[in-house]
Amino acid sequence: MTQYNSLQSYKRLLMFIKPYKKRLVIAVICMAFSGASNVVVPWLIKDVIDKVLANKDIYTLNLIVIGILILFLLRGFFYFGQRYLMSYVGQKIVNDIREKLYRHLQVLSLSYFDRRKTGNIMSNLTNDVTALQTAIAGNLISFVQEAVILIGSLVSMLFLYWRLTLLTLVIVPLVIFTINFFGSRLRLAGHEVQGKLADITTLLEESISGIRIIRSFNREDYEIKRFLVQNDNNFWALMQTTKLTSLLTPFIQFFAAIAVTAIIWYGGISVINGDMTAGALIAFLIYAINLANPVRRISEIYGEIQKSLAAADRVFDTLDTESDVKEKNDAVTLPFVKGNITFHEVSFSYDEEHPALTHFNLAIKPGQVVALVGPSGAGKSTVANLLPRFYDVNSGSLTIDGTDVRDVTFASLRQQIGLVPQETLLFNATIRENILYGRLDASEEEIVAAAEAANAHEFILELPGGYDAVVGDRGSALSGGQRQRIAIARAILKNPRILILDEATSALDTESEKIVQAALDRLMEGRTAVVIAHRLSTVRNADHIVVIDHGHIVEEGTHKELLAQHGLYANLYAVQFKDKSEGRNT
Ligand SMILES: Nc1ncnc2c1ncn2[C@@H]1O[C@H](COP(=O)(O)OP(=O)(O)OP(=O)(O)O)[C@@H](O)[C@H]1O
Repeated sequence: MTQYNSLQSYKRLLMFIKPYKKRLVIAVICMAFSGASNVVVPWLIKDVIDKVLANKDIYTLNLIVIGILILFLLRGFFYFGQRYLMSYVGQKIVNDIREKLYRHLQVLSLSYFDRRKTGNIMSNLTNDVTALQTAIAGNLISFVQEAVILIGSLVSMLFLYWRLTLLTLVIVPLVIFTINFFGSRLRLAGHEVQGKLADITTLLEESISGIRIIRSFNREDYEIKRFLVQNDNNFWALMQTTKLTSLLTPFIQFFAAIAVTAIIWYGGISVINGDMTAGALIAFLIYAINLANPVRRISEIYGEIQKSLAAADRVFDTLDTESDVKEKNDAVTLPFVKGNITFHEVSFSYDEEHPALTHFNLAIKPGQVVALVGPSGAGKSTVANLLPRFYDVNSGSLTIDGTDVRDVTFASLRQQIGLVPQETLLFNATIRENILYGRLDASEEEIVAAAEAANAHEFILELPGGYDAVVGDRGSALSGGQRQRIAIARAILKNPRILILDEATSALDTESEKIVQAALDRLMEGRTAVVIAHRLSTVRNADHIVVIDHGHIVEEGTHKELLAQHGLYANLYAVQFKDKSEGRNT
């Protein structure tokens, strides 16, 4: 079992408090006052019994009664201040942590996302951060407040009768041992709960985004069963923490009862022997009962905090994950490039076991359209992934205009590379906002010009709302071809020197493909382009065709040259041509 260090995690959480120190200090002052008012009341009661009642002193009685009223009025004021300020600090810290986490996710390399399920990452930002909120915002307030009452009561008891206080304190080691015993178990149980919650979020994310597949395979019942298992797992993980917290409280209460019994017994004897006044014993008992409450609450809060620290561990794990692809400290800005791309002896694998590219050499001249073809899994997309540094080469080098891509800033590199993938992600926003994603400061004229060049202007005008039409979740309100044309308009607006078209037309039917291809041809004019395509008919006109198999270049040349070689390309072409003539356009 993993061991977690509570103190370290809490210290790390407390580091986030720094910017809010002032507010926290005021909040703690308010707490001290509000807690102190609790401690003063038994003293007043002692005086009522021992002085006022014994001496029949109405004047002091009136003073004490007015004093109690004023005390409670002040207490209300401080209570408000403390709750408001502590909540403010707590929520702010949680907000800051969430922001830090989100910023960190934006810089983590793609390999991080490859290794994790989307739902799991989402759960980190939602469920885990929410659990943290409970730890900091809710429990920290109560913890400090109860601690003030606890210490105040103890000090008063020492003043009242120190011997009796020491007797009461005998239970302290018992309480500490029990809290520790349950605490470590609660922390592990908390990890289990957060893990199961992440499983549910992952399953939800998968089943919502895959709803079409589920319906088409009639797998609703299967999915429900899968969900029920996860839901049940979560339930039992939660019950485990409930069992622990529910056991902890009776233990602590029993220890408190032992203390109160000891006070009544020893205190009773002391009053009978004349070592203590009756008022002092009553005040002492009120303190002891007062004390039991914070002890119980603190043990409860401790349990809660342990559970929340489990969530903190998960958040910190993510924050501590370093990106595999990092910008150098002395990275330079890649100047406006011509588009000379050179892969020199590049080897790369996603998982260190199965090489995706080995000793890959390729030189692309500015303005050239180079097509990458080959069987599925050959390594074509990998070539495209290395260019914008989604991943870094394991060995060899990749240069643009002679500069290694690892020596330049991400922004200046990616600014000059445009990517049109097979399935474009559109955001649930207007067409205009989606096109603007290519260059945020583009003018209306530039947006329209880009849409026109992408063969998208006409269909956009036909949509209700035109450029203000909302495209739906992931662009669901548009057809595949329309989505690709928006993606092309985006790329045109970005105006990159280098283009990567990764199967940009393979999800489209022939009719739609023609329109998109025309837009792509326009987009490629004057730029260096790397085109990945399964349909060889779409790459016939490329300046240079590179055939990749098992991470190596096996053939290269023009369409004609490759056909004449009667190799893999000629084979692939023959198979596709045969399929087409049989009416099975692949
Ligand atoms: N994110 C990833 N994590 C692990 N392995 C991967 C990842 N992406 C690709 N691979 C593996 O790397 C190899 C090359 O994949 P790549 O996607 O480059 O092939 P491809 O030629 O583009 O295939 P396709 O035409 O089917 O898209 C394959 O064996 C694939 O399984």
